[in-house]
Amino acid sequence: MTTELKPGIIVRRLTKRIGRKCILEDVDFSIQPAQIAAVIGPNGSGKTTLLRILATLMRPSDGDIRVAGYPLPEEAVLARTHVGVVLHQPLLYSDLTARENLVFHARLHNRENSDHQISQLLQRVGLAGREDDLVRTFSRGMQQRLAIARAILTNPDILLLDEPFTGLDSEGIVTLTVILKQMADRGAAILLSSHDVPGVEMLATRFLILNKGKMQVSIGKSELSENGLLSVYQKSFPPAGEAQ
Ligand SMILES: Nc1ncnc2c1ncn2[C@@H]1O[C@H](COP(=O)(O)OP(=O)(O)OP(=O)(O)O)[C@@H](O)[C@H]1O
Repeated sequence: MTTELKPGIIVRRLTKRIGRKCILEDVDFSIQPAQIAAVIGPNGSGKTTLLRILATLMRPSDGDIRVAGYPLPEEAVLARTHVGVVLHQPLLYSDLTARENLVFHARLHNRENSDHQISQLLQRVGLAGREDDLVRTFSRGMQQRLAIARAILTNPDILLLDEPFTGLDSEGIVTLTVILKQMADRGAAILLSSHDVPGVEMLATRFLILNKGKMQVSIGKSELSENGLLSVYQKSFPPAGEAQ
C-alpha cells in the first residue's frame, strides 16, 4: 500500500540578513499538509519577512527551505505554482473588475476558470453582486475579500496569509475562518500571521512565536495548558518593567 505524502512547508536554519541587520536567525519549523499554523510576535519580529520568503518574494540568506517539496530559492518558480498568498497590500488591479482580476490571475497560472466558477468564488467571499465593479470602487475590506478569492482560486497546496483578518468585518472574519478550515480539510498547509492571539488560538493547531527574528516558541494546540496561548505569549513578552 502506498501512502501519498504531500510536502507542506519545511524550514531549517532559515536566516535572512538585510545589509548588516539580521532579520531572521536560524528559524526552524514545519507545517504539515492539512495543518493551520499561526505565526505571532510583536511589531518588527519578522513575521512578514518570513511569509515573503516562503512566498518566494524575497530570497533567504541561508537555510534549507522547502515549500510544497521545492527547495528555495532554487525552485522558486515551481514552488510558486503551489502557493496562494494574501499580503498586507492586496496588490489588485484597480482598473479591472473583481471578475477580471481573477480571470487574469487564473491565466497567469495557466488556468481557465469558467464564468460560473469565478462567480461562485466571488459569492463565497461575500462579493456577490459586485463581480463586475471596478476594484478601485471597493472598500479596504472588499479588496481584502477579493485578495482572499485570488489566493484560493487555484486551490493551492500552500496558503500564506499576512494578517488576513485585518480590514474584514465580523461576517468577513467568519467567512475567512470557514474558508481556511475547508482548505485545510482538503489538505492545504496554511501559515498565517496575526496579532489576534485569542483569535488564532481558536483557528490554528500550531503556534510559532517570533521574537526579534528568532523562533522563541513552537507549540501545538494539544500542548497548551488550560491558560492557553495568551499565557505562553505573555511569558515570552512580559510587560515593560516586569522581570522575564
Ligand atoms: N527592506 C528592509 N530593509 C531593512 N530592514 C527591513 C526591511 N524589511 C524589513 N526590515 C526589518 O526587519 C524587521 C522585521 O520586519 P517585518 O516586517 O518582517 O516584521 P513583522 O513581524 O511583520 O512586523 P509587523 O507586526 O509590524 O507587521 C524589522 O526590524 C524591519 O525594520
